[in-house]
Amino acid sequence: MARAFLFVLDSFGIGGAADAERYGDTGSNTFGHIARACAEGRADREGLRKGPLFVPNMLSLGLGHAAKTATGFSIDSGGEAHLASAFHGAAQEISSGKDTPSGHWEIAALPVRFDWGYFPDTVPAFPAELTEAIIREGEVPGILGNRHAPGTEIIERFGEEHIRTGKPICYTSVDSVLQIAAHEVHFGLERLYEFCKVVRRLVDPLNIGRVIARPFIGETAASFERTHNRRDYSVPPPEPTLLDRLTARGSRVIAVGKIGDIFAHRGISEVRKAAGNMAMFDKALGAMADAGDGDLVFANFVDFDTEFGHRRDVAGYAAALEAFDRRLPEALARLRQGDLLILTADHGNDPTWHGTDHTRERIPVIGTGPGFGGDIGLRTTFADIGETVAEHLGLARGRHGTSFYESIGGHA
Ligand SMILES: O=P(O)(O)O[C@H]1O[C@H](CO)[C@@H](O)[C@H]1O
Ligand SMILES: [Mn+2]
Ligand SMILES: [Mn+2]
Repeated sequence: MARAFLFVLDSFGIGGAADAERYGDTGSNTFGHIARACAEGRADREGLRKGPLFVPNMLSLGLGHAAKTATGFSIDSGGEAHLASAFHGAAQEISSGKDTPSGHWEIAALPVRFDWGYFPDTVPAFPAELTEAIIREGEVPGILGNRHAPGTEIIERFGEEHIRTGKPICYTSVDSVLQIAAHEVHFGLERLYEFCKVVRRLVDPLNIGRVIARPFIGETAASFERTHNRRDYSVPPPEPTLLDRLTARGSRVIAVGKIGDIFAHRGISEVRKAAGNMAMFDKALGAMADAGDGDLVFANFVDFDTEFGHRRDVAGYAAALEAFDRRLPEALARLRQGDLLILTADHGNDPTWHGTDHTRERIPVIGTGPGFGGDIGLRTTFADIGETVAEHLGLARGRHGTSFYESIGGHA
C-alpha cells in the first residue's frame, strides 16, 4: 500500500491530442516547442538560462519516451539514461474542457462529461442581467473590463480607473471562468474574496467552472503586480473523486498549492500553500515526509501555467522546468519502499502558440513505483492515473479509468 504522490506540472502538455483540431490547437506542443526553441538558441535570456533544455531527471524517468508516445515523434532532448524502476506514458483527455478543473478532476478519476458554460468573446462578454445582479448584490458602483483578456493586460488597462472608481475588473477567457481583479488595499483583499463568493452564487445557474479572485498591488499602470493571494472558487465535482474515496476511508489527502481550491475543498484533509514553484516544492517535500501509509500528497505547480504559459514566455518556462528538474532528486530521495510517485500535467499551454490561452494536448505520465515499469503506453483517459493511485492505496475500483496495474496484468 505505502503512499502516493501526485505532482501536477500545471500546463506541461506534450502535444499530440487527437481532438486538438476542435480547439484550433493542432500541432501545439508545450514540451516539444520549448525543447526546440532551446535547442535552436531561441530561449536564451541573460542571467536566466541558455542553450538546450536541461531536464536530465525527468528524462531519466522517461519524459522523452512519453513525448514519443504522445505524438509519434522523438524530441531531441539531449539523450536520456532510463531509470530501471521508472514508468512512462502519455494520456489523452476525455473531458471536453482544456481547463484546470477538468484536467485535475479527470486525473482524480472523474472525467467531466457535461459541458461547462462559457462567455462569448464579445464586449460586453457577460449577459446584462448577470452584470446588473453582480453590481446590485455585490454592492459595487459598476464593473470594468467585461471581456476576454489576459489578466496582466487588463489590470494595466483598467487598474487606475478601478482605484479611482472602486469598480472591480471582471474578465474571462476561453475557459469557463469569471475572473475578478481588484486592488488588495484600495478595494481590500477580504472584500474581494467576499465579492467573489457573491459572484460564485450568481454564475452557478450558468454552469461556470470557476470564479477567480485576482488581487493586485501597485499604484500606476506601469507598476501593477498580481500577488499570490489568488483564490479560485470552483463548483464542487458532481461525483466522488479519488480524494473523496480516500478521505472517506480515513486516509489523509494533503493538498499542496491550489489543489484544495480546484476540488472546492472536497476530499481534502489539509492544505499547504506557498508562493512560487520552489517554495511549493519545499511544501511538497514536507508533505512527503509527513504522509503515512495509505495517504496521498497531491501537489500543483502553477507557475508553469500562470507565469510562463499564459505569458507566452518560452525562456521563462524553460528555466522553470530546469529549476523543477534540479529539485526532483530531493523528492526521489524521500520515497520509501513501495511508494508511488507520478509526475503529470492537466492540459497544455504552449508558450510558442498564438493567443494566450491553454492548448489542447496530451499529458506526460512519468514516475516510479512498485508493480509495473517501463512503457505504460498511451492512456485513453487521465482517469487511469487516479485509478492507479486508487489501486495502489488499496481502494475498490472506481467507475472511470483503468489502473496501469490492471492493464499490464499486475497488481498493486
Ligand atoms: O490571463 P490570466 O488572468 O492569468 O488568466 C488565465 O488564468 C485563468 C485560470 O487558469 C485562465 O482562464 C486564463 O485566462
Ligand atoms: Mn492548469
Ligand atoms: Mn491557466
